[in-house]
Amino acid sequence: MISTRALTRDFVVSRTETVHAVRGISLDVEPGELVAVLGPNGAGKTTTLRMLTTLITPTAGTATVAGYDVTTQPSQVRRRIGYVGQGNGAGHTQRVGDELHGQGVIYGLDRRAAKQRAGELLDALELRELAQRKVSELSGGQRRRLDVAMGLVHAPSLLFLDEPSTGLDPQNRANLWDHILRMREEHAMTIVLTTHYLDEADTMAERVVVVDHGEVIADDTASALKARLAGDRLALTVAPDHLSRLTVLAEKLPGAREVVAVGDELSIRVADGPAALPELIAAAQHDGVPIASAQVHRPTLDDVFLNLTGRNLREAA
Ligand SMILES: Nc1ncnc2c1ncn2[C@@H]1O[C@H](COP(=O)(O)OP(=O)(O)OP(=O)(O)O)[C@@H](O)[C@H]1O
Repeated sequence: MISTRALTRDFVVSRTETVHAVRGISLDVEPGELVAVLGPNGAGKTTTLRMLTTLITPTAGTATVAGYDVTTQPSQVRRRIGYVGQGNGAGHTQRVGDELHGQGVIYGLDRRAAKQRAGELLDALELRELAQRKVSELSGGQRRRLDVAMGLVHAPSLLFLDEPSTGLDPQNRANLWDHILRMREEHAMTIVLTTHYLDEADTMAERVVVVDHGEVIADDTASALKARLAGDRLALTVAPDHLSRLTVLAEKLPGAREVVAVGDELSIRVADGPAALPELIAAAQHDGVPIASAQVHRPTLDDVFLNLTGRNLREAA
């Protein structure tokens, strides 16, 4: 559905300054995938999306989207994709229903078809009761649902969402996600989105692409990234006189790293916590080391990001 090779975009800001916003990104997205692109502010996420949606041209490299080249066949690309950008700024005096209808006409639907499509989307995104409201009067969550509806008017097979839930409260975020996932299911859509919410990427996306300084620094499922880059942490407590024996046993666990004792707690980094913990407990029992408590801490994408970049995503943002 998407294939980029060494996609690059520079911005010449002045005679002496060029910003290398995107530095040679190669990425493939299969039909039906839901891919989250993560990264701190300024990482190059929006610039990448803007190239894929033909809003700006690449400085170098290639990209095909929905089977067409973004540079030489931009109108073919545009017909097949939906793009929901970051907030749409100034208030609108148009009414919600008219706005959707107008968008359908812009996309070449005749008036009747545009009316029907607007009606379907008003229902699908629970905007029906707001159809007569002015766009400028909508709340943040309602406005975002309208943005998504606008991106879906021409029933695209590929939808790009740039930070769809930024600024929404948790309830509105969850509600917007319900709508996006349902639309995806009903229309077998491929979705590429950017987000700052790591938990959102973790639970919603099948694949996470981490971008930093204009480059892809990781690309995998969230669980694989967590297992590979962060791993689980085991935390066991024992009586102080057994701590050194438990440390020796922990160090023998396959793949054990960062075996650290703090007070009466021993912390061990392992790839697969739920598998390693029973193994360690069995070894401890065999050696007569009584375990007082044991826990597996699963890593978050925050840990992954920290591991990859040495920075916390929120700090970096
Ligand atoms: N039109 C432009 N002119 C000059 N520099 C730009 C332009 N657009 C983006 N940049 C720069 O390119 C870099 C990447 O910006 P981009 O908006 O792609 O980042 P981002 O990862 O989407 O960040 P955010 O999370 O804040 O949206 C930044 O340094 C930004 O200042």
